[in-house]
Amino acid sequence: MNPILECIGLTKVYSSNHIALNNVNLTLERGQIVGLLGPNGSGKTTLIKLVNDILSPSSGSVLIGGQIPGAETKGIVSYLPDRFSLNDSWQISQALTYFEDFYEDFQRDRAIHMLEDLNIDLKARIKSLSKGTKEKLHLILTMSRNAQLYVLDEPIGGVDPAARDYILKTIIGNYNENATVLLSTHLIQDVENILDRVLFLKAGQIVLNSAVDDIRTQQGKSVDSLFREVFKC
Ligand SMILES: Nc1ncnc2c1ncn2[C@@H]1O[C@H](COP(=O)(O)OP(=O)(O)OP(=O)(O)O)[C@@H](O)[C@H]1O
Repeated sequence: MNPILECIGLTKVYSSNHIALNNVNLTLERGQIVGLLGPNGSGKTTLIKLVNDILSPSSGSVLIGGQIPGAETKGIVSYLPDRFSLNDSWQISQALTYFEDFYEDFQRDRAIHMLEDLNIDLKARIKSLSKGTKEKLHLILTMSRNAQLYVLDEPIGGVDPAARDYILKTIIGNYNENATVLLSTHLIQDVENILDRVLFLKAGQIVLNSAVDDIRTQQGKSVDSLFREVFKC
């Protein structure tokens, strides 16, 4: 099967002349959970926005299942942005209907099951939810699609440690074995047990692309310890 994601010489220069991504070459195969890790300003969100057609490359290209990001790829990529984008005045059930109307692969039953597990009331208005509960809702909506690629920008940043475990289990339990999850986070210790592979981004370049097992067996380190070494201030 063709790779789910390819970046070829991918470069993004913002209008301020800041080079946020510098000649990134990357191939991600299907069927894995990949951590996109790097310090503040290293280019994680820029890469994610390029994959989701929110930004255009300055040079180079991104291919998703062989296609340039656009209307077609939105049907196979489920994206959790770093900012909440649902209409605040909706009830949660309306958000479900919106997703159902918009995405053919949305599984309403799956979303309802997860919302019940977290005691989130379908009739609640989105504006009445705490920030963390809004994040849980958004992640549930994102993971309730049968996508080929899930792209999650900081999925657990705002939720309490107890809910993080549930959310990570939700991520593992809701993608099929041929799908890929690409997630960015600073909470490396919390996520490293679910990751198959990690990418370290430093100043817009990939400085490490490794299977997590290889880091443990060949370097005898956790991903968190290696990250602290590589990015020591
Ligand atoms: N719209 C923009 N215009 C100019 N520069 C930008 C813009 N967006 C991001 N940048 C710069 O590009 C670099 C990469 O930003 P990006 O948001 O991709 O980093 P990040 O790794 O996601 O950071 P964080 O971990 O803090 O979220 C930063 O130096 C940032 O200041």
